[in-house]
Amino acid sequence: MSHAWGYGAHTGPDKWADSFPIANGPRQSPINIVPGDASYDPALKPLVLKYDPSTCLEILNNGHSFQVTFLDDIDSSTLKDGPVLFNHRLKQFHFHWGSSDDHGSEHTVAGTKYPAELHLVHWNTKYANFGEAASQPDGLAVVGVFLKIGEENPNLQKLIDEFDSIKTKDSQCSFADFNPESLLPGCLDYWTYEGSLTTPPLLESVTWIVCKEPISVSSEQMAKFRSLLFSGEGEAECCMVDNYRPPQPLRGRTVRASFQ
Ligand SMILES: CC[C@H](C)CCC(=O)Nc1ccc(S(N)(=O)=O)cc1
Ligand SMILES: [Zn+2]
Repeated sequence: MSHAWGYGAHTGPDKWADSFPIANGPRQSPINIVPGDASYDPALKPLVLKYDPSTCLEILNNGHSFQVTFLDDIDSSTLKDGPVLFNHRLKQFHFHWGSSDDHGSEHTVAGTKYPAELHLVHWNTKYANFGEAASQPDGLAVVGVFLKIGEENPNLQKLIDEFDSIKTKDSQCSFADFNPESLLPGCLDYWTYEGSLTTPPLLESVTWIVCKEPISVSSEQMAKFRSLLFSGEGEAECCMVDNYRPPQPLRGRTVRASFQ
């Protein structure tokens, strides 16, 4: 298969190893998190997330998900502490979701699937840039937040309101003054483990930080996520749904908890 990967029958997660053999590597993501097997680590610090809405640049459909990208040339939107030893800068955030409300997250918790999962992608500023960092074992830190069906989420609505402009693959529009902090749960208790990107190139460079507490999304809002398209303008329409990789083997890794 060329590097044209996707989530369909012929291009999906079960085929990725053909072009990306690291798909069968020792620290792949996502995983099923088993709270009872996680070890509480009192040395884990609270997460320190400081985001500057003015660094928000644009919202785009990259054919795999929709993504909001940030200016990362200075330390204005950062992740510090938590399980990481160095300062990290926010590069982008995006989501993964299902074709119905009963599945769609990448990580699962004791087998429980959530309808969607938010990923806030940060890179370690001990490296020159995102691309460099992405090739290092301690180069990236991704904060995962589960979405759970409930009250309409006015902060998610600000993203959904842009969907008409980014319906098809490779469409984008400018998007300013959005604070990703508004998408974080009230409690920042987390599980953490050493893993990978969950899409090709599946690089094993991610310190995963998965929040225990979900944020809310309404069923109607989830339906709007599913109105986005994997396909490009003028192509046969293919709804953007089920853009998640299923849990991967733990391979002896330890999952630590920041809470008891
Ligand atoms: C060097 C180029 C870079 C690897 C390719 C662009 C990129 O950013 N990929 C990416 C980012 C985050 C995730 S996830 N879903 O958060 O694990 C998956 C893939
Ligand atoms: Zn992701």
